[in-house]
Amino acid sequence: MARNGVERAVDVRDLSLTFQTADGPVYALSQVNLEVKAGDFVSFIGPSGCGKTTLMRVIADLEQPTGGNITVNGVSPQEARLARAYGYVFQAPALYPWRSIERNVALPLEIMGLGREERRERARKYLELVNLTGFDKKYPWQLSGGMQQRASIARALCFDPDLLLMDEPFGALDEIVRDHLNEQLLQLWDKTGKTVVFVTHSIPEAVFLSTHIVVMSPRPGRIIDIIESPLPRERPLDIRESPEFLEVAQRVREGLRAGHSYDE
Ligand SMILES: Nc1ncnc2c1ncn2[C@@H]1O[C@H](COP(=O)(O)OP(=O)(O)OP(=O)(O)O)[C@@H](O)[C@H]1O
Repeated sequence: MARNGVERAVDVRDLSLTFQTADGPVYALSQVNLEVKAGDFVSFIGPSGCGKTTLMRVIADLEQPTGGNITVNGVSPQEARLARAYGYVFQAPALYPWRSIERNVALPLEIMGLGREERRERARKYLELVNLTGFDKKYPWQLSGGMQQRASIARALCFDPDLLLMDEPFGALDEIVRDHLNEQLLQLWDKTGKTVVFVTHSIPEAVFLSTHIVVMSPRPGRIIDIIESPLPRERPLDIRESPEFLEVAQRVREGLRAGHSYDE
């Protein structure tokens, strides 16, 4: 259960979003219904352009729906944003090159007006959580891509939000680094009890990480299937060879096929 006692971290009802463009309307989301419970790890998977990022941006109050309702932590996305209910991790780490890792991680705290000592203490705490102890004085360019992305996760967590929104955070990394980060992310999720909403193109990544996998159709993005994972919370990488894992991956593939994601 979330700190504020709200059990539903995200509640989406009949949500639609149409972008008005010079070339006419773009129907990005249509009749989306979704419940994310506090503590869940939910992944959105679907073909390119199906609205995964748009749905995430609606949760984050960065896009306004044109129909339906949504609450985040029991309140409107705007109220949730103002209450700093979520941290957002983008595909690129987006760290400032002239700031040390510690000062990048502490940037949201600086904006919040926290004092220098507290900022330093919190930045160190979250750097430890993402296994970057000792790198606080380094600059982004001195870190590998995977380490930079871990620093950006620390930045998203440093003000202790209930919800972590992650938009293809590991999409640009090679598979070996990605495997490692996936394992570390699961450990972090387990340790912190955060609710995670995660966007990915990768079926194995979605199945490995998630308690619930939301399969989306090509535009206008609709939900084809929501799969509750039978896998235990603790997941070593070799769970990917287990029959249960392969069964879930197969169901994701079937959902994508039913939604015509593979048609060209
Ligand atoms: N501001 C905007 N104005 C007009 N169309 C937009 C806007 N933002 C997104 N779109 C369109 O809405 C659709 C959904 O985009 P979105 O980025 O949510 O897809 P996605 O599933 O995240 O794609 P990808 O996996 O490639 O990142 C796309 O067709 C996109 O071109």
